[in-house]
Amino acid sequence: MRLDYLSIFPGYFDVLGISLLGKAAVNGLVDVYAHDLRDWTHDRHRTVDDTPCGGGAGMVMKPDPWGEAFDEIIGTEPDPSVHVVFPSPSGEPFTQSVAHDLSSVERIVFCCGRYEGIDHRVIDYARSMWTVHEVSLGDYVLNGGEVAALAITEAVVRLVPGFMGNPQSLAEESFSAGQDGLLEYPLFTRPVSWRGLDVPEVLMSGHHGRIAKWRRDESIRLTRERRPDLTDSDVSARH
Ligand SMILES: NC(=O)c1ccno1
Repeated sequence: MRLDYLSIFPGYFDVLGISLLGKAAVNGLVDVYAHDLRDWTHDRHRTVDDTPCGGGAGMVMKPDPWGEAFDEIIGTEPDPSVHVVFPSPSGEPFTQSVAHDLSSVERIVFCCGRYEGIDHRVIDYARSMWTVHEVSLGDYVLNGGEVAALAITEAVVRLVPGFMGNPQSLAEESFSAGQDGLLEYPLFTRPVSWRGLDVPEVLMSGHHGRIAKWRRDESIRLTRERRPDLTDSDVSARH
């Protein structure tokens, strides 16, 4: 998998050389390239923004640098196998399902907006050429797309076959298919008693059936309490 990041702050992506992502890069699972959008400007000030047409506060990212960067980094021919991600508070929700879909693609280009955002024609052009995902991490606004791109990267790359040491751990996580899309149950390890707080007895019973039921019950309870939007009558009825 090749990952490209287009940003006026490419240094954000230096962190990808650390921890698991660094290992993936070393193993050849993932190739990471960060690009400074200002390298595709031609004026002394390396300008990437301008005032919004129609008025309004703030500045908008000009389309020209993006177009020239696309030409050089991706190419000038349409290719739907290239996935272009625009992190944006006005995007569709980024979910574990989207992460799974992206974990099987060969190439992802992250376009990190700043200021008030990117001239919309950049997104329209990208849609005419590649497979575009305008995605939001949640209902809040960041100063730019870089932090969201890092979060999306981690969620996607950890699902790439060969990345996680124990792929079974993926099956039991929140939102995974093995959990019916429910939240993960509470986790415990030794010591059995800690500051007057004990591990639930059932988890020390060695009775696998009872343990599995407790975990399922906890997942349903937590999901009902915290994310009623994720529970449906089927799940509740199945339990
Ligand atoms: N909510 C988001 O994903 C986001 C991306 C950029 N700013 O906010």
